[in-house]
Amino acid sequence: MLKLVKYLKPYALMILAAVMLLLIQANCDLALPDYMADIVNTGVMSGGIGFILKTGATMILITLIGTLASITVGFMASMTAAGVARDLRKDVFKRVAAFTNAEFDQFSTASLITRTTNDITQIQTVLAMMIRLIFYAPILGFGGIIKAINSSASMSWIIGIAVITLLGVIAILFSIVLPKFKLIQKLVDRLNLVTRENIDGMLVIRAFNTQQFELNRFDKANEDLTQTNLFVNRIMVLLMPVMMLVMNLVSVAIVWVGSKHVSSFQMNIGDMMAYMQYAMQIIMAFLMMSMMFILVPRAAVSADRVAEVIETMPSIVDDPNPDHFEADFTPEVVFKDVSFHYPGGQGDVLHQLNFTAKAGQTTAIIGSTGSGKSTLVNLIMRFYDVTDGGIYVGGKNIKNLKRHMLRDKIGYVPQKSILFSGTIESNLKYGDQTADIETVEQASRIAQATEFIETKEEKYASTIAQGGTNVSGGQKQRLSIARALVKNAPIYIFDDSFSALDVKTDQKLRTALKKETGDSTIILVAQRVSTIMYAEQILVLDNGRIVGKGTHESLLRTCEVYREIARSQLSEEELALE
Ligand SMILES: Nc1ncnc2c1ncn2[C@@H]1O[C@H](COP(=O)(O)OP(=O)(O)OP(=O)(O)O)[C@@H](O)[C@H]1O
Repeated sequence: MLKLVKYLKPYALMILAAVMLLLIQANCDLALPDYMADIVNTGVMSGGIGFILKTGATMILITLIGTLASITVGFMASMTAAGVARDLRKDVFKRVAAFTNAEFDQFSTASLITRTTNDITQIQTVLAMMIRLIFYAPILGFGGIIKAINSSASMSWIIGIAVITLLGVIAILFSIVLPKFKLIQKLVDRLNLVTRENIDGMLVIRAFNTQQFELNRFDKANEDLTQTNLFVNRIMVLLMPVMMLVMNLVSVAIVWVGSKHVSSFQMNIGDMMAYMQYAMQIIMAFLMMSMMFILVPRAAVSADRVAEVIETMPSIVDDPNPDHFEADFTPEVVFKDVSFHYPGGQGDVLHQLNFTAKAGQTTAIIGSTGSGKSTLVNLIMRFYDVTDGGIYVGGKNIKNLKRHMLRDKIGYVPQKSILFSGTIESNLKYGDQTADIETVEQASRIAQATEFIETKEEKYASTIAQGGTNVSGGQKQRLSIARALVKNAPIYIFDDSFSALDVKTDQKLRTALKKETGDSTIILVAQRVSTIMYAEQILVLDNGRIVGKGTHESLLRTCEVYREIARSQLSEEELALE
């Protein structure tokens, strides 16, 4: 919680002004019983209506000042809390945007969403309340005690017993409720996770008829959260009747003891009434303080969860003195003894890789599922850093380059095509907002996307729904390929990006690509031999090792793994032709 105190700094002046106003409000509240005592003791007893009216008017004025102060403080507290929440959200978002895949693996997406929304809202609510109570309650409580002792020290034991009783009750409730706060946030995470999975996987759920199973799973998460919330609220609800009971008992005790003092002329009636009000103020103050002690730990749980995100440094940070690409940069990609294991993973998934992807050539990577193809290309993007060896682009070790600078040189098409809500044009211009329509059209032509874009009524202005759900898998792939081509980058990485294309389109696309990309380095991951057989260099990956390197023809002769793959996909005639 303390880690987030720095977020209050920009609002220090506002908080100071609020504290001043709270002092005024507390003093106004503490002054009123004195005036009331005066009205009773002096005004009522002596029948001086003028005195009563004058004192009454003063009381109204004091009340107005107190109310005004209270409203202004409320306004300032809300502004400060909303501002802190906004700053926190911004910082969490900025940090999450800087996370590498390793940190995303560490926090679940659902938890990151809860932390950015629900947890920050908790902090905001409690902060607004704290600003209003943290100074007001102690001033009111201790001011009330001093005033009460001054007015009648002999009745202090009544207030003492009341405060001790209240604190005791609050301490018991507090110890029961506190452990549940952490649990509640975890249950919110769980509910988010189940909801997300259900919405994302709705088609699979329907296809497998598992609606009831998912409903039960959701119900369980929902019910767990409801029960825990109910438990906490039931306990907290006890506080009010206990407080009312204590207050009423205190009133009775004061009247009981006070009336004896009044009848023995040790105390005025007005003083007894003022004493009663002080007692109420003291009890209220202690109650407010206790509420804070209950709410603060709840916000502290949320604050810790938010701070955890903000304080998690991305595992990949740019070199403060980065290297730069030469002006006559050759877009060659070189792997030197590269090994890699996932953070927390068991053992290397890539072993001692050595190869050069030359400029103007296509380097294709083929291998069974899980052999490490995506991992290999993700290392070039620096989504993860190599654990051993080095990757060189244009002669520079990519660890010494700024990631922004490196990625600027790469047109990347991920294995899973992701489009953003907007239009076809906004998606294609995603990597280069300044691209003109000719470039966009040219890229679409190479990616074989023109055909379906042209059939659409609004062509490039056609809407793309969230997640690209209103285009087919193959169309989505073609659009992501075109998006990468619009960047006009010296290096292209296609991670299994042709898998949803039919063989004919796949071939047309590769031919156009070869013609248009000229001197660019192309790194192409594929499952289909027909997609890669014309590549200048083919790497055969098996269990994270390069077991074959060469052209299609040479590999057919020398590499058993490649021969197996080719045999399983090509006809005898096609193989014999080679
Ligand atoms: N985030 C991760 N954390 C831990 N291990 C991972 C992670 N991602 C992948 N792996 C493991 O690394 C190995 C290589 O995975 P990778 O995705 O690179 O294979 P691939 O050859 O691209 O497979 P496919 O053809 O199915 O896409 C696999 O054994 C996989 O289980």
